[in-house]
Amino acid sequence: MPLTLATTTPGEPELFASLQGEGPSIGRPSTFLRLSRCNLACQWCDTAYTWRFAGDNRPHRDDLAFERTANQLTLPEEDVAARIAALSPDRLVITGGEPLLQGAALARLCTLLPAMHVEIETNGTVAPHAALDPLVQQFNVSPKLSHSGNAAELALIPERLRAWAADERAYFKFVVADEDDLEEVLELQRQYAIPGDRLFLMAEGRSTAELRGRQGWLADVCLRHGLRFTDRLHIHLWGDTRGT
Ligand SMILES: C[S@@+](CC[C@H](N)C(=O)[O-])C[C@H]1O[C@@H](n2cnc3c(N)ncnc32)[C@H](O)[C@@H]1O
Ligand SMILES: Nc1nc2[nH]cc(C(=O)O)c2c(=O)[nH]1
Ligand code: SF4
Ligand SMILES: [Mg+2]
Repeated sequence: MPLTLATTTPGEPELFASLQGEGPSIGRPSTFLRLSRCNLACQWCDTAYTWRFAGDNRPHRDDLAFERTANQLTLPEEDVAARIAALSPDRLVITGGEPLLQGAALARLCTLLPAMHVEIETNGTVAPHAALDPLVQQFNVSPKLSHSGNAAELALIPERLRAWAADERAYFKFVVADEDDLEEVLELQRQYAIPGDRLFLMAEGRSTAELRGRQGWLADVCLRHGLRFTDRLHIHLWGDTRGT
């Protein structure tokens, strides 16, 4: 079963070396693999080219629709594994789109890799495939609040949140824009007993100006509530650019 990847330009898979820009592994050199397709539709999603294809009229703030064939590429796991091994033998970040939608193919990919640290960026709505789960060292789980524009019952699946909260490998990374979002995060933290040490707040923004506009307030909030703060390093270094 092949993998469906995102592209940087038509025909070029989005598979690249970069510094992990967010969360507990921030600053670590890593190989990134970006998969196509998502089960949610966040209106501020910075990678809408992975899911918002022509004909998908769900709202997005840029109101863009992307051509599917130019933005997707299907490759066998063997090919993807060889490209990853050539880029970096140490750390792999798998993202998307929603990578856990392709769990069986990812499990096969991971069995073909040299021994390396594998972390997965996920919206937290999909259980990891049983064969994939033991091959992953870290899950960076970013549950979606009401400002994402997804229906609440799609964005937050209670049994999944309970499972992530109980999993020591899972770090929560909430995208926050304002005070209302913070109230939702604190309620989820209380409801699912998420330890502050595994809970990051990250400003919503796709530019340094947008991030800086929110980060002063967000830093105070983290101090007040004993939560972790994460920047989006790659935005400052390279902007909102595919393949970085
Ligand atoms: C594009 S998503 C892909 C993985 C998965 N679908 C998810 O949402 O976690 C990667 C990360 O970027 C975050 N993100 C997307 N758009 C953003 C924005 N405009 N501002 C801040 N973070 C954003 C997501 O919340 C997630 O943590
Ligand atoms: N450098 C860099 N770090 C990242 N961490 C999470 C990312 C993502 O899009 O999931 C990401 C990304 O796109 N680039
Ligand atoms: S869940 Fe992730 S990839 Fe999907 S729309 Fe939201 S931010 Fe984008
Ligand atoms: Mg990103």
